[in-house]
Amino acid sequence: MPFSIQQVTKEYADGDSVLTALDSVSLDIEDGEVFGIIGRSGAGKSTLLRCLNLLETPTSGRILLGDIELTSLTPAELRTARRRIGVVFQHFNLLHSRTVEANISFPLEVAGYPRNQRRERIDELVELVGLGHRRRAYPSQLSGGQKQRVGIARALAAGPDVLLCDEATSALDSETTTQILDLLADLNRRLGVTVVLITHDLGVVRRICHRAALLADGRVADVGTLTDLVADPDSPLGAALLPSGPPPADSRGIPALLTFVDSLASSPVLTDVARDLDLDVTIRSGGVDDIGKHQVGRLRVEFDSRGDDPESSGGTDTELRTRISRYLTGRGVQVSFT
Ligand SMILES: Nc1ncnc2c1ncn2[C@@H]1O[C@H](COP(=O)(O)OP(=O)(O)OP(=O)(O)O)[C@@H](O)[C@H]1O
Repeated sequence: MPFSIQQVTKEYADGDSVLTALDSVSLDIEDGEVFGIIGRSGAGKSTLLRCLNLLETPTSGRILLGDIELTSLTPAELRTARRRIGVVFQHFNLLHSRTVEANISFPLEVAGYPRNQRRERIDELVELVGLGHRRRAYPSQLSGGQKQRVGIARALAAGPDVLLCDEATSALDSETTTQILDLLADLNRRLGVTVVLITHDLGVVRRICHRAALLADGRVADVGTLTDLVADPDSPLGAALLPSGPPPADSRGIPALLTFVDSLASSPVLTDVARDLDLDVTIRSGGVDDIGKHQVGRLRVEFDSRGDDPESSGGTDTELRTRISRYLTGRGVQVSFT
């Protein structure tokens, strides 16, 4: 189910002044996608999460889950609508006196599931998160990763349309983080549930998100598919996802930032441009990585005319830049001269 955040502003009283935690945030999260919301501490992530499940009421703006405008519901309607949004917490928030299956049962009891249907649903959920063998264990007997699996099963219990994950892997080591992220990606594929991940960790976004937004000072500073972000030389989130390093201080030739999706995987573009335009190409920094099914890259390079005389080697710097730009753009590589 699509999740639409429309010009959401949240203000808090701060002594005599007003603190704007969210400033007209608009995001359209599509049905069935894994969407990451990333930002530094204080950017407004937790505030946005609390607004998304209406634990806090935005000062202004609308939040729609499919056709339902959450921001206009009565408290009773909201309680029902909230079942469509499962929340996975950083610190798991399990009931310590209950076993794994009793923890998963809890939201079903609250939602008024009949006892005989509950059993079947719990069986399904423990298998789904790979905890069939630990169903009678208590939280204190589980590892962090297992606790989070319970948290995920509990969030999924009532069959939500959206799974909101609040720093869901921040308390886990890197190997367990990978396993939990892979589980979330798998659940997204198998159940079609829309996943929204709130995180400060770029690794989380790189591993499973289809699209992501950068939140900075309560505003959306950048948003897009991961491949579009990385291929955009002006994207701050793209630069953070795949750092290219600063421009070199000691550049001899024409420095440029190349960004691309798949273009270098299918053909030797850099060799071709060097040969066809009679240039030396030096890679100074940057990287190539796999994001989703794509090979994406950001490289800082220098182009040098092979001839000493610019006129004999194909014209002035400006003309050469134009030729390089035309050549590479035609091969699907974005070029910006820095
Ligand atoms: N209940 C509140 N009352 C007053 N100010 C608040 C409240 N909640 C958040 N803020 C302020 O709103 C801004 C955004 O905070 P928020 O907790 O949403 O950021 P965050 O990105 O989640 O940070 P972190 O990653 O550290 O949790 C901060 O300046 C914070 O001090």
